[in-house]
Amino acid sequence: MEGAILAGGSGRRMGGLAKGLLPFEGAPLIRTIASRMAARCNRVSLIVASDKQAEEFAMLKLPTRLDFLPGSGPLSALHSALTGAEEPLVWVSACDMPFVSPQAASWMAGRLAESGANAVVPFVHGRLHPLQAVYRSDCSVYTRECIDRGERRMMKLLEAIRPLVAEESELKEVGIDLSFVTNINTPEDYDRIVPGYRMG
Ligand SMILES: Nc1nc2c(ncn2[C@@H]2O[C@H](COP(=O)(O)OP(=O)(O)OP(=O)(O)O)[C@@H](O)[C@H]2O)c(=O)[nH]1
Repeated sequence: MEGAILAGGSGRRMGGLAKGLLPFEGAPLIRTIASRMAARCNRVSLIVASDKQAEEFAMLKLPTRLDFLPGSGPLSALHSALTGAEEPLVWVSACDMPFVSPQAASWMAGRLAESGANAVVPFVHGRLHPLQAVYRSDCSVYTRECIDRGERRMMKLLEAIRPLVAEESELKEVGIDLSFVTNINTPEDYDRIVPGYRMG
């Protein structure tokens, strides 16, 4: 399995800050996420929306690729992650999820292998989390189809992929901490996760 971190968002709700560079456990958040992913992945890449972002993240020294259609949202970033993959399975994560879990990813990859599904997407706290999920790299057929139709919505992509859904109860049963889908969107979210770190 390989890892892909989508890091090309604009972070508007965070005041335009690059969320992936927020300090977390003594390192930029993306570094913490990448080292956790490296526990299960032979390679972890970053997918960004512009050369400027690629430069901004260059000090992380991760293989970096551009979106298929730069800046047109996570679906085109996911397409780039899948087409650039060297392995049949891709663990995808947003860059703002501090508690990514190798245990959860392994479990999802195992379910994928057993079931023959195209992808495994967790359904936690009442919603699907397609940016913390495991996909077969050949799901690029579906991402491309959506892009060609001008479709940008991840939920429309999921309708086409028909992933196996990892239910909250199943995840809990195998002892997976549901915080692996927690993400940081606002200064308040960050402050909750890194107490005492007051944003401007
Ligand atoms: N490569 C790439 N990643 C993206 C793009 N849009 C969003 N992402 C990533 O997808 C994840 C979820 O993004 P959101 O939090 O919904 O959007 P955001 O742009 O980061 O933040 P807001 O502007 O506050 O909505 C984050 O890891 C983003 O960096 C894009 O166009 N390209």
